[in-house]
Amino acid sequence: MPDAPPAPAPLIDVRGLGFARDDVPLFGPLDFSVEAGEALLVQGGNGAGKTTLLRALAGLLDGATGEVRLHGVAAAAAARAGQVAYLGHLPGLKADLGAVENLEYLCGLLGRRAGVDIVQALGIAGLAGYEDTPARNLSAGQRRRLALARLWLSPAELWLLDEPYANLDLPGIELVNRMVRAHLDAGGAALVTTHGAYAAPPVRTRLLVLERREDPA
Ligand SMILES: Nc1ncnc2c1ncn2[C@@H]1O[C@H](COP(=O)(O)OP(=O)(O)OP(=O)(O)O)[C@@H](O)[C@H]1O
Repeated sequence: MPDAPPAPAPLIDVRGLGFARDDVPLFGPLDFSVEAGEALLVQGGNGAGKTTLLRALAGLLDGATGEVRLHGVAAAAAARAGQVAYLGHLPGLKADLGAVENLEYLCGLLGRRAGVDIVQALGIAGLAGYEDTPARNLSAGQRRRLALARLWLSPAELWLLDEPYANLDLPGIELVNRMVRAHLDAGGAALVTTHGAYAAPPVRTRLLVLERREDPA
């Protein structure tokens, strides 16, 4: 009988990832992997390093040590920046541009998933009727929803979501969970940071706990 085909490489595989600021280790070395169809919940208190970890994975931070592989292929920080979708604390919007204009700008910069339309993505994010509203006139939750519309338009398989529920009402929280579930069902993967496990999306989830290293004297 022929051998069974080898298992596919994880979508992301991280070995020995560490980060230090002024020679003080913030986290790591960390080893973990996330498969297609899976979420990794990154849990930790304020200052534990969750944002820093996601920014390092997104290729937005210099100085991280260790190795990151995407689909089994070593991916340096610069290469990762174009292969992941990062949803951070700051939505990265241009205040004077309307919602559609912001999405057009970001899709031009970061690419766009085939078959998804900008107006449709705005509707999914609950922003129908706000197409021409400048980002500066959106509420914090509406700006987060606009960033979620951008996430939905992203072609990236790996989502890095930093506190995605911040500023969202209950329907917004459910929207995030529906989006994560659909993304994983389509073969994607996600890292989701949280202070607690209270709003974990109902998907196949593993847990990575970051402990705060030290408190200032
Ligand atoms: N730009 C920076 N320069 C210097 N130190 C920083 C910078 N950004 C973060 N830090 C420090 O790094 C540590 C980790 O911060 P990080 O934002 O990664 O934590 P976090 O787990 O995401 O916290 P929170 O839950 O409060 O958002 C904190 O002690 C913070 O003060």
